[in-house]
Amino acid sequence: MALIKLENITLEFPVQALKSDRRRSSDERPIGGQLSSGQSGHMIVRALDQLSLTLGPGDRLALLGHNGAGKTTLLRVMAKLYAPTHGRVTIQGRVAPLLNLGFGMDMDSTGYDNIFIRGLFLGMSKAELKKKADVIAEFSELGDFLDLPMRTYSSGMRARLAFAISTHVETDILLLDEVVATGDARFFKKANEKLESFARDSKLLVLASHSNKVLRELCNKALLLEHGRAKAFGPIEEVIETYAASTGTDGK
Ligand SMILES: Nc1ncnc2c1ncn2[C@@H]1O[C@H](COP(=O)(O)OP(=O)(O)OP(=O)(O)O)[C@@H](O)[C@H]1O
Repeated sequence: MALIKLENITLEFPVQALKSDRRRSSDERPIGGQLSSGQSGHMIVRALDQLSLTLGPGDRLALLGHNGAGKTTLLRVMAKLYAPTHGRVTIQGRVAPLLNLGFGMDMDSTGYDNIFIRGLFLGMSKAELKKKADVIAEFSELGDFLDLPMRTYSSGMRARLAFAISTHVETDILLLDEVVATGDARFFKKANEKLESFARDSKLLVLASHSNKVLRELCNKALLLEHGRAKAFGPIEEVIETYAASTGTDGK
């Protein structure tokens, strides 16, 4: 079973503003959530605004939108890392979030040990991990580097390991934030193939990316966010077209 149901969710971040009388306008180019003044010098950033959405098995949702539109925040709500300020979130099924490559990793432990550390963090059992550790190690192609501490890895090497672990978890829902684009060209291809097979198994995938190419390859539906609001929702091509029209780009 894989289900994500969001009912009218709003998420606000209260932020202590650093004092400034200057006001800058960003009206022409959309950026960020909605800013307003709160109490005692706080500013409120409304990152998500009254979003409702139901996704089920076989849905592969692309999240599109300008910088700060709310894509990562929405993924974090789906991963239950953030609770919405208002509204209701219902998630059924096992969730593997691949949002922050550092989550559940210990930089002083070896790559191999981190397969266990992150695997347990993602809800895998010790028995499951013992069976899969070598397959995950092999998929990451990190070879002898797996015996070195993770802090010595490049960001692409970390991404490979994090990706390998997250996509070998038996999961119903995979949440991805841009990371697929992190490896080198060959790993990127392999990572995409892995994601495609995951998606073919009728699991639920939600992916935020600025690459229309990646989104087209992996997703069948899309949600376009603007300042935290749903601007368009529907088949991927239609939503990419709507977004391209609003940004004056060709959507390629
Ligand atoms: N921890 C936080 N504290 C305060 N504001 C935050 C926090 N995280 C995000 N925001 C704000 O919420 C809004 C949405 O940010 P989010 O990271 O979800 O955007 P995004 O669509 O993923 O952007 P990008 O494409 O640039 O990665 C932004 O205005 C951002 O400033």
